[in-house]
Formats: sequence, C-alpha cells, structure tokens
Amino acid sequence: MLTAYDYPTGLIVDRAGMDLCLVGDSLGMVCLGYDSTTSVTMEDMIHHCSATSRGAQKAFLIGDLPFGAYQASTEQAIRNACRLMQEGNVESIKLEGGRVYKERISAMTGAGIPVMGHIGLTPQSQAALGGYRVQGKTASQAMHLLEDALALQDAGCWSIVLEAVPAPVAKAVTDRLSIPTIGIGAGQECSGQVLVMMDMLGIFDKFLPRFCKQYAQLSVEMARAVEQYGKEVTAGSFPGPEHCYPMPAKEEDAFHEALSQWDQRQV
Ligand SMILES: Nc1nc(=O)c2c([nH]1)NC[C@@H]1CN(c3ccc(C(=O)N[C@@H](CCC(=O)O)C(=O)O)cc3)CN21
Ligand SMILES: CC(C)C(=O)C(=O)O
Ligand SMILES: [Mg+2]
Repeated sequence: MLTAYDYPTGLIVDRAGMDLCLVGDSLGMVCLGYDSTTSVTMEDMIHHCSATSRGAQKAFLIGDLPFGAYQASTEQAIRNACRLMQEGNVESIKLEGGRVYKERISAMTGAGIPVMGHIGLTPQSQAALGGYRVQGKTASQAMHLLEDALALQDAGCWSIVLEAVPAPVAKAVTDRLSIPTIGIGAGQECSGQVLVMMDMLGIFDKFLPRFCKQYAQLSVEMARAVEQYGKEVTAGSFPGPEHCYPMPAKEEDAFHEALSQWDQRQV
C-alpha cells in the first residue's frame, strides 16, 4: 500500500502494481504545507480523493476521514464517510482510534461502509499524545493496543493500520487477528506495509521518520532540472528550434511584406 494525493501519483500507484492506494490526510503536510494534519477538511479530502481516483483505477482506493469529520457523533461519521465515498469516489474510508470508536465503527460497517482502522501513532491526536511518538513501548500499553485491535476487528474493520509500534507488538497483534494489518514503522511481521509516497521518493524531505526508507532523492533531481531550465532561458539556449512552430516559407515572406508596409504607415 502506498499513499497518493492526485491524478499523476494515482497513475504511478497503478503502473507499479500496488494493491492498495491511500489518500492520506498526510496530504495536509505533504501537499498543503501545514505543520500537522489537524487543518485538513472534508473538502480537501474530497478534492484529492476524486483526483486520485481518476489515476488509480486498479488499486483499491481508501480515503482518510480528516480530524473533526467523525469525532462528534455516529451520525456525523456516517454522513462524512458516505460523502467521501460518493463525492471522493473512494472504496473505503480509514479513521484513527481504538476501543472508544467501537460502537461508531459497528454502525458504519453495518450501514455498508468499508472501514479500515488505524491505531498506534495516530497523528490526528498528536496534540493529546504529546507529539509524534512511538506507541505501545510498555507491556501495559502493548496489551491496550491488542485490545484496541480486537475491538476494531469486532466492529467490522476489514484491515488495520499499525503506525509506529515496536515490531514484537505488531507481530503479536497480527498473529491474533483474522484481518490483515498494514504496518508503517511496525516491523516486518505485519500482513502488509504502507509508506507516504513523497517520503519514499525523497520529494518531501522536511523530516524523515525512522520508519521511512528513501528509494530515490527526487527533490534533488527536480531542483537540478528546474535550475538547468532557468540557466538555459537566461542564456537563450532554450527554446531551441525543435520547440518552435515554423510557418510555411511563402506565408512568412508575405507576412514580412505586409509588416513592412504596416510599419511605414505608422511614421
Ligand atoms: N510526510 C509525512 N509522512 C508521514 O509518515 C506522516 C505525515 N507526513 N503526516 C502525518 C503523519 C505524521 N507522521 C510522523 C511524523 C513525524 C515522525 C517523527 O518525527 N518521528 C521521529 C521520532 C519518533 C519518537 O520520538 O518516538 C522518528 O525518528 O521516527 C513520525 C511520524 C507520520 N505521518
Ligand atoms: C501514513 C498513513 C497510514 C496515513 O494515515 C496518511 O498518510 O495520512
Ligand atoms: Mg492519515
């Protein structure tokens, strides 16, 4: 699974044969330049989900419900999940939280909304968690994480993202679930893995979590290309003849003749 946020990145996900594509609310940081995901709205998510859906047609498309779109009530959660499916064209929604959301998620899955869970480091509650910290590092926290995972499975989630939890904890949770776990900073033993596309491509490099591997440094390459373009425009070597539209020789001659007559009439 990989994130994508728009049409061209959705196309790349399909071309590379990814099974799952997530339009994550991380787009707030990666595409919109916010310092956290808190400011992302339903309108932002719908805009990015529908664009991505036109690119990623083969991968199963999941959209994050943003902060504030499901916290208030079951009714609000169902209404916004339906909006993301109808207006954003996603096939499933994902939301952050454990046991506390069990009843709410049961109502959603009962209403025919496919729900992916997300526990461990839940970035939407970074203000409450005291920053982006590894979760489940103590035995008692790890047991709570297992209870959260089982509650989400009982509520009808088809899969759960485990973010930033120690590998042995993610393994123990995965072993005790019948639904797949998708890890990000959760070790090798999860059923699948997810990363943020712009992080693993080295396009977004404001920060690099320990769990991310850079498979390319594209921001370096992109800046190099843009700089080269600027130099060539300044030097006059771009555009070259191959980038210009010629005119039939006969028309060019007639044009210059008409131009010189026009220029004479101006004086
Ligand atoms: N570009 C991007 N990539 C992400 O993975 C991501 C987002 N944005 N936005 C939403 C959340 C926020 N995430 C984050 C953000 C920062 C760290 C981070 O700084 N981690 C440090 C400290 C860990 C600790 O102290 O426990 C690390 O070294 O991994 C981790 C996950 C994951 N998500
Ligand atoms: C990192 C993934 C799991 C996510 O929630 C996001 O991209 O918003
Ligand atoms: Mg997210």
